[in-house]
Amino acid sequence: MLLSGLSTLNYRNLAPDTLEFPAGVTGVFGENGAGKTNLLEAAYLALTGLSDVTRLEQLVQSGEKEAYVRADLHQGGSLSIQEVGLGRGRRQLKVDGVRVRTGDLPRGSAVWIRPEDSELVFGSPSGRRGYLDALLSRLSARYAEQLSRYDRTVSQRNAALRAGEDWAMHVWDEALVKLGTEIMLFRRRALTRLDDLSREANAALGSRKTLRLELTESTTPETYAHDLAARRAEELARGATVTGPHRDDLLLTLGDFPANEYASRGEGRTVALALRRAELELLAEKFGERPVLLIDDFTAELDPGRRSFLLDLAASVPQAIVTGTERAPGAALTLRAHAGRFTPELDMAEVGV
Ligand SMILES: Nc1ncnc2c1ncn2[C@@H]1O[C@H](COP(=O)(O)OP(=O)(O)OP(=O)(O)O)[C@@H](O)[C@H]1O
Repeated sequence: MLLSGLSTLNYRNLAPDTLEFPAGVTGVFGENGAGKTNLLEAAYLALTGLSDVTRLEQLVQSGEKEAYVRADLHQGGSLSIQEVGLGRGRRQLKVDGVRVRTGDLPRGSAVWIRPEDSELVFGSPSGRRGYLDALLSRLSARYAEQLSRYDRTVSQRNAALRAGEDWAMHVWDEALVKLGTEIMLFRRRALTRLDDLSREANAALGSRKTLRLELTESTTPETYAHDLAARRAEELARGATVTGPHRDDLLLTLGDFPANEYASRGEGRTVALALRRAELELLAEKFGERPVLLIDDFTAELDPGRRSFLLDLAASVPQAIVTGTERAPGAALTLRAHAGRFTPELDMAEVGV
């Protein structure tokens, strides 16, 4: 995949502009607050339609009502124009001028690596579940659909529990078991490959401890209906569904211990990078093309092994955009970021200085 152009209008602190990106590595460097992360965030949004902000308004430049990003994406030998319009609480997506839904955008188009990925290891189970669900939703439109149906069913069932509607529970349970079982089975299948790829990546990062990925499940496909019935009284008392894949965790074991409790900060960072590389490999396997790689702040990576892993990874894909407070070595294009603007820097060797 290649992102040949990115246009932004009223996006966070970015000045309205259209940037062209070559194949290979584009390095974006500049001072803190220059807009480097915002550029990658805009690229990720335009490529995938995805954003993890809690309110879409955050993406709109303060003082403005609407924002717009556009990606010119080359995949499978053809060019498509992907546009995202953002307004108060809504996002509108178009591909080649036609309105589409998020799931209709190419699902393997980008992977974004950020310093805050360590939260995947040390943060809450919901963050790890979010990583898994986001990845599986990109691998399978069916998974995305069933997951959102399942989440809606949990909310509706919770409302019925709070209203004490014991008589209606068998209807909700039936829907929940059907959707939840499909989700659990899909997760189990995908985890086998994700586990292999993450372990390989963790070893490639120089870790001497073996990484293992497992699901900790609050129930199983075989026992779901029974487990729901067994906890009915407790769920009615709490007014919440406590059994099902929305309560599962992705257990990361490093060596003999859970990484979230025992890993050092550096080991945790290595595990997070391994998870992202596994994501990249899985998407490439599924869609037959390597995603555009967005690496935010490679200079935050102080460990030389992890830093060169990041730069090698950037060099291994058809295209990567790598930000930092220093220039990324070996870049095909270097952009200097300042106050939301990005200016090409001449290669001093090329101009004979
Ligand atoms: N909606 C918005 N409107 C205007 N400015 C915004 C908006 N959202 C964020 N900003 C500003 O964008 C600026 C740039 O942020 P960004 O995170 O992209 O910087 P950065 O270059 O990645 O910096 P660092 O090197 O510290 O990570 C911040 O100063 C922030 O206040």
